[in-house]
Amino acid sequence: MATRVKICGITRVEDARAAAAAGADAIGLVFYAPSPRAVEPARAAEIVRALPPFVTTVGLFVDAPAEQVRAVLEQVPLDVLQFHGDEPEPYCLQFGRPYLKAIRVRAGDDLNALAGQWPSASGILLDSFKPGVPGGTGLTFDWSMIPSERSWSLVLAGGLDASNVAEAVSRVKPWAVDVSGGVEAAKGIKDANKINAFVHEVKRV
Ligand SMILES: O=C(O)c1ccccc1NCC(=O)[C@H](O)[C@H](O)COP(=O)(O)O
Repeated sequence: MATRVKICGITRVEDARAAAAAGADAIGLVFYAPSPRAVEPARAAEIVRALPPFVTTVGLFVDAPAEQVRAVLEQVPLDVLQFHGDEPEPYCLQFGRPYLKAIRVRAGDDLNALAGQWPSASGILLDSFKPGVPGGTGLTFDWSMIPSERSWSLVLAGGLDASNVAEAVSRVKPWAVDVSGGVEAAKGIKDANKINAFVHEVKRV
């Protein structure tokens, strides 16, 4: 089964096009103002319009007021929402869109039990826990904590890059992998060569 690839934290049209050209399946747009990868809705709409067909667009929010999510959805044609904070299932469901729920993994977590709190999610994104940092940490976590028997679709994130993603895919067998810092030249600025290398490593496993 081919592992899907999401390139997260896109802030520029050229980076979105580079991700699509490399064979990425999805791009992520961060609607969380404190992030160095945050984009304004108008810019996000421009990025989405510049994409070729069949690339999924994912909008990322962190404990945003529901009105803010709705306002973004009115301006930006997003396919999927990604909730990276403490959003409970009823909050995630209210927008009528497929969604990913991010869980930041801590030592001792029972990941099947945690994932079970969002049975309506299209996928569960597992990311590294760093106090005070909701995402984009650039840190890996202990992949041995991930159960091999899962009833949910796993999106693996956290500190992935071209040097470790093949090992991650063969060990964990996620539905998809998600990367941000590992394909950047600087925060929010992607490097097309790193994107190409990352996608190549995923697809060769
Ligand atoms: O990228 C951010 O700045 C960010 C801020 C707040 C919540 C989530 C954020 N990013 C999410 C992602 O880019 C990825 O889903 C994931 O965290 C992987 O990031 P990285 O470890 O840099 O590959």
